[in-house]
Amino acid sequence: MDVVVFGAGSLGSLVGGLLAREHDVTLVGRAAHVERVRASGLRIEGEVEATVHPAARTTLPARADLALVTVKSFDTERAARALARCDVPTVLSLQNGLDNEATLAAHLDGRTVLAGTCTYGARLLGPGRVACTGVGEVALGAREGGPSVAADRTGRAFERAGVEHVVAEDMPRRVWEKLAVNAGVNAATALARVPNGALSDPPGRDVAHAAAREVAQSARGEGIDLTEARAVASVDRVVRATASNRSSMLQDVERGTRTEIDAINGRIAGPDAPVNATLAALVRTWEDAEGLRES
Ligand SMILES: NC(=O)C1=CN([C@@H]2O[C@H](COP(=O)(O)OP(=O)(O)OC[C@H]3O[C@@H](n4cnc5c(N)ncnc54)[C@H](OP(=O)(O)O)[C@@H]3O)[C@@H](O)[C@H]2O)C=CC1
Ligand SMILES: CC(C)(CO)C(=O)C(=O)O
Repeated sequence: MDVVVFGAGSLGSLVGGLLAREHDVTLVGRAAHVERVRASGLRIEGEVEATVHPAARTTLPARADLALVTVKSFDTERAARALARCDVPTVLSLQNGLDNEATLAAHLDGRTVLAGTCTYGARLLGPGRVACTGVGEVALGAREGGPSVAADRTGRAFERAGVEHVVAEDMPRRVWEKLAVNAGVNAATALARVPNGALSDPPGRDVAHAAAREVAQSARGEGIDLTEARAVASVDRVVRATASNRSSMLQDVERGTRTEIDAINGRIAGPDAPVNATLAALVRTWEDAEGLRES
């Protein structure tokens, strides 16, 4: 299969690199990374060790069988516009946050846009080098739920490359459940400057639980079967499993780069979700002060 990865940063380089063990993969990323991958391949380190030789470019190729979207959520619209000019029948988002698939679908008439969630951990170490910080699983399927021929075909491609995955018929619920975890963990850890494990006990745990409960309430308002108990249990499970991790939002804040707050807490912030509204307002205040938000 010809696979193009749009946004070859941490996650795109890892998943693209794993797929390159079996498929013809093209990584689309920034110049320094692209040049190094072209010159000496992509080194995967950590929980998976491999050196692979995908193609690499700074712009999309003319065609592919499958596109993975792994830009940050604030770049999804730009990715969608670029993908509209690429002849690719199936597009799979592995991003966190809500609405990435809808944004892609709005620009990609006639293509199949699949929803995905990913619990692999990835960190770009430098040009040509990516760390697998945790072997997880990709869940993928129809963005509106139910069966999907394109999802089955994509699942078989992941299978052949040895990427842990599940083809799921309940992607809307899974995307919301992942949102509950990110809403509970990311902003709280970024604002308090603590690793995920600091949310195991009060008062951090209370904030994380309250944010996750609001996500579950909002999900049910949109017809998604996600209970508050399940959302809270997911937060606790991830906090335990990733206790020493610094969340992606904390890493963004420490690096001084824009966060995905709009697609996570910001997506449900409102009078019925005051905890998420507060978390979103504080992170946006920091982004404004740092001049990171577009006008
Ligand atoms: N990292 C992880 O372990 C996980 C990440 N995710 C999700 O996956 C998504 C990606 O995360 P992550 O990989 O960490 O983010 P990164 O910022 O590391 O990767 C995104 C990459 O895409 C690049 N990019 C953006 N626009 C373009 C463009 N037009 N052309 C070429 N390259 C472009 C960015 O470059 P630049 O920065 O210069 O704009 C960056 O290198 C997020 O939604 C995240 O929440 C989900 C699960 C795990
Ligand atoms: C699961 C979690 C919270 C792990 O840190 C994550 O997805 C993130 O940091 O963005």
